[in-house]
Amino acid sequence: MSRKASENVEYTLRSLSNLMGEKRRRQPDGSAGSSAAAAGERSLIAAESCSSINSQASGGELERAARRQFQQDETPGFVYVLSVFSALGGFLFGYDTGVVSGALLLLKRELNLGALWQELLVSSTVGAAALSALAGGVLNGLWGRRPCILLSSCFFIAGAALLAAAQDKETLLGGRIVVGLGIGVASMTVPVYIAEVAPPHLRGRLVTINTLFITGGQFFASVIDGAFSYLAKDGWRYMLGLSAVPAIIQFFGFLFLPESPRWLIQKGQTQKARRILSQIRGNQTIDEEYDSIKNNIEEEEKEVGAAGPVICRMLTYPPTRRALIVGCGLQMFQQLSGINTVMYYSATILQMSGVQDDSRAIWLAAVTAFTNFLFTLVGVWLVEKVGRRKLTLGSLTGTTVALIILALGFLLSAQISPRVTLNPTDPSGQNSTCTNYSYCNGCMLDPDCGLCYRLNKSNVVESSCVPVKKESTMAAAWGRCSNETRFKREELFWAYNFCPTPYSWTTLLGLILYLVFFAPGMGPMPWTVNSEIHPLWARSTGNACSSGVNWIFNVLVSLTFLHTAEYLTYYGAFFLYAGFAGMGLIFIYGCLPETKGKKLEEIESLFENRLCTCGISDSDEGRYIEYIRVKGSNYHLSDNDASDVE
Ligand SMILES: O[C@H]1[C@H](O)[C@@H](O)[C@H](O)[C@@H](O)[C@H]1O
Repeated sequence: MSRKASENVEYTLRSLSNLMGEKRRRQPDGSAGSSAAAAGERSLIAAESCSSINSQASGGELERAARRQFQQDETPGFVYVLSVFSALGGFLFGYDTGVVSGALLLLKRELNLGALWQELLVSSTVGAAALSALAGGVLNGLWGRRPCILLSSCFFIAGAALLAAAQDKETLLGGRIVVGLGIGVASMTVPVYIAEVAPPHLRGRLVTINTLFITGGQFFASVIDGAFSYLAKDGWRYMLGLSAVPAIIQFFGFLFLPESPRWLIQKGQTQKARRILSQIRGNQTIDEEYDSIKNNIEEEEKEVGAAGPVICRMLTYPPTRRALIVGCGLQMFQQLSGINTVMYYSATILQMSGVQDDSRAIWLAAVTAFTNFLFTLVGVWLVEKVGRRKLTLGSLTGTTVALIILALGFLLSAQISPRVTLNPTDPSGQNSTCTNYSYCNGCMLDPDCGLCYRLNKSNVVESSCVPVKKESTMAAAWGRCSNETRFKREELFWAYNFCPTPYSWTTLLGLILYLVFFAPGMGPMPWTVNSEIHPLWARSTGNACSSGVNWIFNVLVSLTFLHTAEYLTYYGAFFLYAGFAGMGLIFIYGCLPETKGKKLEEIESLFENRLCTCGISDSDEGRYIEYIRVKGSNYHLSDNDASDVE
């Protein structure tokens, strides 16, 4: 146990025995509790659950009284207001990354965009987000959290305006880069800000709400995509420009919202920090929290020294180095588990499973995004109940199994891939590689080709592999499947990117399981854990690095997916992601400590031991110490019990 933690125990046990003595002394008239409260006495009670405190009966009574008292002390609504306003940054992150796919469908027709420009408009945002997340660390340290959130909303507003008014593709590219800069700064600042203003027992839940807003933004974007897809002219302007609305709300909201008190204390603005701390803690005494933050900063400065760039100090000081590895590792494995590929690929997976109507694809993507959102909500509910570690481990285990099922689904469909039975010739006389494939599997892996076929009961007959239309993947470039309305009337089917098989339900099952398991844990926990594992002096830089890693792996995985699928086939690609997820599981099992209910200032001590011994601390769980606030003091809830007292 760290020195600080043991001091806490000593202090709180002393408070307990004082209080019990007080109680015994005053018991005859039964006025102990009320007179203490009337005198405004604020104190901490610690109850060591398996300790040998003799007077267990009165201890239990006291504990119950303290618990009742604690339940009456509500967390001030102001903390929720701060969290929701900052989580608008998460909403914009989700909206702007999600909306582009629908906008591109319209843009590529209107501005005649080729594949390269489409690629550029998608990946420029993610690339800019990676860079600005890294730079955001320096800005957060220098300016504070609030100016960074204001800066990100300015980027979002300017980007949305540029995009909505764009007359050419170059302006569009500029707008997407500006939006990316906003996403990067927001993605690293918002979780830190929420973690710093939240009380310990609600911190996990409030930071996880940010990811709920991310997935909510993605879902909202897909609905907007669906709604405006019918507006062939200028529909994309509304899709891309609408994000200005939440950005403006956030900007004006934050003009009136305060800076993080932790950052202010670090910068020596102690009066202001105290004022804000009392504002966000309502009627609770802030002395202990304030002292603990201040002492912690002073101790850290003594231990680590204040000279040299933060990243060098982090790398040379073992606890922060370990925390950095854990944080970046979590973000890397989040992306390597293929979330964005699965989301991107969901429409095809659903089509494979028998949904033949192409116009529904966009709405199907909305269903996927909604599932992701819904199960992130489960994460918000679970995070303070089961803790970060168990939630992440459970989620990644399920995700790995789901990826294996997805891969098996693709494997089955490749194994029983239908034969190509017809070989029509290109009317223009050109030689197409498509007509050389003898099985659907080869045809589906070639991005230029698709399968045109008829169904006899559930068997594929009269199939041919032909080039896909350049403007839309919904039909063939020539032949029987080149006119959508005609081929549907003639009961022909067109499969692009997939092969019709009776086992496609396996991939559908894999997709559903994937989202159900990924969304509550692996989606939000990397952000939540990163916001709490770094000490104050290293928090901005630590979060900048881990968010940067998230964005870099996001680009890598999405840019390489199609090539990976071409070289390794689809099932190979999903087995590869399952392999990464399996490695992530080992990493998390060994290295991720439980941070639930701990004060931000205590978390550093979890990284004092060698890396990958964190799992061992689990065994301490049976012997927990519980701090319960009696009227207004700062408190520290036990790991096991936070849910009981909310
Ligand atoms: O946590 C989020 C969330 O899971 C999103 O759905 C995903 O698109 C992001 O890449 C991820 O960072």
